[in-house]
Amino acid sequence: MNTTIAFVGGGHMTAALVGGLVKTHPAANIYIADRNDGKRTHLHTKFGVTTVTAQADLPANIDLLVLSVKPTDMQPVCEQAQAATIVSVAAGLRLANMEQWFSSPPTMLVRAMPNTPAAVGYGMTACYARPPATTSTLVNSLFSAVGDVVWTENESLLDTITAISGSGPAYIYYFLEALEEAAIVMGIPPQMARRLAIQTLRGGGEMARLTETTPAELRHAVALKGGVTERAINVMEEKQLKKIIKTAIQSARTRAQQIGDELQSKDN
Ligand SMILES: NC(=O)C1=CN([C@@H]2O[C@H](COP(=O)(O)OP(=O)(O)OC[C@H]3O[C@@H](n4cnc5c(N)ncnc54)[C@H](OP(=O)(O)O)[C@@H]3O)[C@@H](O)[C@H]2O)C=CC1
Ligand SMILES: O=C(O)[C@@H]1CCC=N1
Repeated sequence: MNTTIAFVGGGHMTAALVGGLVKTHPAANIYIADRNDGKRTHLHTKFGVTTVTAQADLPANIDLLVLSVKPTDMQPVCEQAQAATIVSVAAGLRLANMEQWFSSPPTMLVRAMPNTPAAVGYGMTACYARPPATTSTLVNSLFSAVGDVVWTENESLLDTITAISGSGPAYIYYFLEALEEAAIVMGIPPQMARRLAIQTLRGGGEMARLTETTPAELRHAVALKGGVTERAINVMEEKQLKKIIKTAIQSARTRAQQIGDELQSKDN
């Protein structure tokens, strides 16, 4: 991509996107506005991108503006935003809401839900565009440079997707913590415990991706009847771990919807 991209907000999500992006995109064409000195210094030192304190200091001729501040910080950012193509990565915030805040409305407005593994090129991003049912090649190339991209014509699905793949890395890390802690408690040295846990998760994910076999079939191929793994799965089933995970994800989805409702009611 030889386009000029600017980010407002230089936090976790921007750092992840930029970290993935600089592998293929010239750092000289990436600008980040963040109000924290420490974050600006970190981003500039680590990735070689240009950082500025205020949104108003971003160059005027950017091709793509990514708004990456907390949903509750979005209104003043939208009021100042100026670019033909604007992407919001804010959880819950609906485009109809944002549209009321622009003093200079973009030609193409996209709501995206990326995730932090974008930092290592394994991101997953879902996008919804206004006007509805359109897609943006520019936005698609941004997110496909850092992983996989899907487009939906149904904005409300983005709240569910937020709870699945937006939040999903945190669930994976939580499981990783549990695997590692179990190993350590049972006497495995910490460094080895981490290595066993990470490579197992990586291998399981990669195998699920590369084969036509369903996750349930892959599980049955490991959990042999009367064997070792079956004991662990039985405990998980007894404790209804799947149900707990589904309830947790529904609760995350509800929070995304609530954020959207709260920002909408503030506007009416
Ligand atoms: N973290 C994640 O895994 C994901 C996050 N998202 C979304 O991405 C967005 C950003 O999240 P994340 O990066 O985690 O949040 P962070 O809080 O880490 O980063 C936001 C940054 O923007 C700064 N900021 C806010 N307003 C302005 C402004 N007007 N001008 C300059 N800087 C500003 C904040 O400063 P200060 O700290 O002083 O407020 C902060 O440094 C959120 O809307 C979130 O919903 C989406 C997918 C995944
Ligand atoms: O937890 C959050 O609000 C953000 C959105 C998805 C992942 N992190």
